[in-house]
Amino acid sequence: MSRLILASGNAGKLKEFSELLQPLGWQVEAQSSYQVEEAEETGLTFVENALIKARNAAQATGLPALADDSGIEVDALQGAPGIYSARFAGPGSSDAENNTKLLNSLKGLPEAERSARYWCVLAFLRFAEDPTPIIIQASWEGRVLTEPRGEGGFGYDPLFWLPDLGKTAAELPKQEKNRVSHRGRASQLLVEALQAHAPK
Ligand SMILES: O=c1nc[nH]c2c1ncn2[C@H]1C[C@H](O)[C@@H](COP(=O)(O)OP(=O)(O)OP(=O)(O)O)O1
Ligand SMILES: [Mg+2]
Repeated sequence: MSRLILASGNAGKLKEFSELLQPLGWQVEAQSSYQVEEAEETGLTFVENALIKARNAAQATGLPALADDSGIEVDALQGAPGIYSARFAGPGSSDAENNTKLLNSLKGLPEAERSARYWCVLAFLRFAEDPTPIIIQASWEGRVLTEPRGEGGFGYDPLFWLPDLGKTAAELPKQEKNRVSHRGRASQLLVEALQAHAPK
């Protein structure tokens, strides 16, 4: 069975990927199982950061690696926190601290001006120096609520309102989030790309 290292230390992502990558039928393992040290995210784009993380894990393990760099882009904040979503409230900040900072940054803004989207960029490398990485980018449109709702998901999900569904991402059953989210759609495209590139 093919093995794949997930180059992420985020428990919420790892949980979602364990379901999303099932169609591959591969043995998927977190980089923490191989004592891979977390890479520094020095890129200026999601793509660069995803490549840095995947390359770091492929280098350390000698195995194919997949990284996810993701975040929330808020229009009223000119795209912030974007690639800095995980460190919005400072280095090592918690989801709760980041959510509080986001709410404070948008205080008093009417609903119509609270548009936002999640981005997910996946980078898949067959080996550390793979010259043809598979890169997938997908987004998910929503709005930032004025107070948290729901217990599911992770990160900014309790604040991420989906007008068409009448729910926050944290109120969606996990199968439904996986079907429609930025990560869900990126993963579906990745699975297709990997299947298309499989040796004949
Ligand atoms: O579906 C999502 N639902 C809620 N929040 C989300 C989602 N997807 C990304 N996010 C937020 C979490 C974090 O604040 C940032 C990702 O930052 P990002 O650097 O890619 O991940 P991370 O540092 O948590 O783990 P790692 O780099 O080891 O994969 O965007
Ligand atoms: Mg990170």
